[in-house]
Amino acid sequence: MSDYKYMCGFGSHFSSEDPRCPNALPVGQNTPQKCAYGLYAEQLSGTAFTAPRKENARTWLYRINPSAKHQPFQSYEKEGGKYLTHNWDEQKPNPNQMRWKPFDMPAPSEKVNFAQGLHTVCGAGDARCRHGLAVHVFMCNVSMKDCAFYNSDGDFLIVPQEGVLDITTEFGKMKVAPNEICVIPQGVRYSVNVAGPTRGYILEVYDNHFHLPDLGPIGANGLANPRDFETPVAWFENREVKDFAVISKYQGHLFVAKQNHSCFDVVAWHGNYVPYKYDLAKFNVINSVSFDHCDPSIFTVLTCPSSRYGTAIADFVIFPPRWSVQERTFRPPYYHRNCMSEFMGLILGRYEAKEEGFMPGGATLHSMMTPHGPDAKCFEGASNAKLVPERVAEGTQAFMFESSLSMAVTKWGEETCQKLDAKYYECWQMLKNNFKLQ
Ligand SMILES: O=C(O)Cc1cc(O)ccc1O
Ligand SMILES: [Fe+2]
Repeated sequence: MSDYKYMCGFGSHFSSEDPRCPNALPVGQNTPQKCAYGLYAEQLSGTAFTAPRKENARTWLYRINPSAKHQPFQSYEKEGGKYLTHNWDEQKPNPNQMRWKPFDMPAPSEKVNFAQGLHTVCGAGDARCRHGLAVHVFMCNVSMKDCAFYNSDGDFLIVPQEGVLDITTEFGKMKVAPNEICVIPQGVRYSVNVAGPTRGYILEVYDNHFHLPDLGPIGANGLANPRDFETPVAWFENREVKDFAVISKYQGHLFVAKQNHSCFDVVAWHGNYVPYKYDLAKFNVINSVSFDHCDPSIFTVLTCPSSRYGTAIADFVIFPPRWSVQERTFRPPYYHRNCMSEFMGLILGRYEAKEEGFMPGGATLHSMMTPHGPDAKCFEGASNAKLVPERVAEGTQAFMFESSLSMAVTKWGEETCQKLDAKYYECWQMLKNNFKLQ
C-alpha cells in the first residue's frame, strides 16, 4: 500500500497538488480569471452555503475539464442496480430476528463491477427529503473500466469484507482492505478496481455527514483519533475516452452519462469535503475495567447525527479485539430490546455473542424492540467462565450500523438473495429456565 500517499486528519482543511503540476492551486483566491495550467475551477459543496462554519464543508477542484461537460443522463438499470432500491414498501414489515448466511459472490462466469454489484438489504426514509439511511452489500469480481460512480443521495461508509478495494477518486487514490473502512461523501466520483471476488457492506446516510463522536468524560483523546483518518493526495489523468461513463445513484436509481474524457482529471484541490479511509486496528478501545458490560456506544467509530441531540441516524460501531477484565460480570453482550435498529456484519472471525451461524460476509438485523442477545451456548459458557483477564475477539472484527430509524427489509434481502436463515430463532430456544426460589 506504500505507493498510495495520504494526508492525515479528520475534518481538516487540506490542500493538495499533483507533483506534476506545482503551483496549480491559486494563491489567495479560489476563482482567478484564468487558472494555472488552463484548469477549470469547480466547487463541490457538501453542505448548504450558509451552514454554520463548524459544519460547513466544501472543496475547490482544479480540473482539466469541468464536470458539466457530459451527455444527458440515461437509465443504467439494464446494466446494473437491479437490486438497488429505496422502496421500503416492497415487503410487509417483518419484526423477526434476522440472520443472513454470507452473501454470494457473483458466479465466475458473470462479470460484475462495484456499481453493478450493489444490493440493498434494508433501510428507511427518503433521499428526496434528505432523511434516512440504507444498508447495502456489494459483491463484485471485476474492476470498473472507463467509468466512475457517484451517489447523489448521501454518503457511503464502505466496509470491505473480502478483497481489497483499489479506489481512484477525483481527489486521488486510496486502497482499502478488509479491517479498514472508507467514507465517500455525496457527489464524489470514484472508480473501484478489484483483484478478484470482492464483498463488503455499505452504510448510506441521507441526512448529514459522518462525524467523530463526542468524547465527554473520556477526554480529548481516544476511540478513533482524528490523526488516523487518511485522505488521498491529488492525482490526475488527462485521458480522452470515447465513452467514459459517469454513473449516478439519484433518488435511488442508477443513471449513466457518457463523456469523452476521464473524470479523474483533478490536478489540485483544497478544502474540507473529502473522501477518507480509516484502519480499524487503530481504534483506541475504551471499556469497563471494574464490572458490568458497557453499552456498545463505547465502540463508536463514526456517527451521523440526527437533529435530535445524542440520537443518531446511524452509528458505525465495531467490536474489536481487546482485553476483557470485568469482575463478577456476565461479560458478553447482554440480552437486549432496543428503540434503535441494529444491523450487524462480520468482517472476520466470530462474534462474541454467537457461537455459530453468524459468519464473515453474513449479517444480522435486530429491528426496533426485537429481543436478542447471546445464544444458549454463549450464555452457558460465560455464566460459568472463570473471570480472569482475557483477550476477547482476537483475530475478529464485527461491526454494527445502529440507527434510530425503523428499517424495512427489501425483497432482495428477504427473498431473492436466499440467504436468510429461517432457523436463527432456534439459537435462543435452548436457554433454560434456571429460576430457583431461594
Ligand atoms: O450484539 C448486539 O446486539 C449488539 C450489542 C453489543 C453489546 O456489546 C451490547 C448491546 C448490544 O446490542
Ligand atoms: Fe443489540
